[in-house]
Amino acid sequence: MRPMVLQFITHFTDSYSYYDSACMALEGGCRWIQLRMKDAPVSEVEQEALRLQHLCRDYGATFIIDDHVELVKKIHADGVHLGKKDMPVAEARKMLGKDFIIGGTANTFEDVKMHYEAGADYIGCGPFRFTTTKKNLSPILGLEGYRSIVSQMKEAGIHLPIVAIGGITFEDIPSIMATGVTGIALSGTILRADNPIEETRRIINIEKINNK
Ligand SMILES: Cc1ncc(COP(=O)(O)OP(=O)(O)O)c(N)n1
Ligand SMILES: Cc1ncsc1CCOP(=O)(O)O
Ligand SMILES: [Mg+2]
Repeated sequence: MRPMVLQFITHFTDSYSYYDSACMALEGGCRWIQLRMKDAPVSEVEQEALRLQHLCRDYGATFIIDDHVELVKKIHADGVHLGKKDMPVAEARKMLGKDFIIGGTANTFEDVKMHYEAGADYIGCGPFRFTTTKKNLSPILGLEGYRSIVSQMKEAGIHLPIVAIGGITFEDIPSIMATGVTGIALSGTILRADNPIEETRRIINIEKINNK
């Protein structure tokens, strides 16, 4: 699995389609794209996924899909992201085998441990703060939440990439990275920027500094 500094999560807005949103993140240098189309029929997700998969291949980017394990297997996407209400990670691992990436959502250390034991490859950990991009948010973690989860992981000897998510903006990134997480997953802050391509570049550059 390539190191994940920034994962972009697609979002449909008044200005941009799912595809446009991913194009801009890729053009700005992001090399991890997650197709997230809540409430769309799987046939629509498949159409969009096939287009994005080609685009990600052109950019040499990792391409994962939110929720749809069978679709990931069918089209050979790079992986899937699964939350608490989705297929359990262990079941997805049985279906997909070891060559696909499986991410799991965590809000607590116990969630991290469960996904680790079930064979997840990385954790999407959040929300950092309130966001309108996702409904039914879990409790807000803030910086202290990440510090606590990272420290409990160290104590337990659990080594798994942790990607912080939820309401994160450019200004938040240095302090979030300083808690010991591996990377950041973003949607809204890139899409709300005047120039999402430039905003992605700006973010990639601070993350590089923080990862030296
Ligand atoms: C990187 C990353 N982290 C968390 C999530 C949230 O997944 P989930 O809990 O399944 O919620 P939905 O995205 O399905 O609404 C994610 N998608 N990506
Ligand atoms: C999918 C997801 N899971 C927790 S918060 C979130 C949305 C993140 O998007 P944004 O960066 O717009 O808050
Ligand atoms: Mg989900």
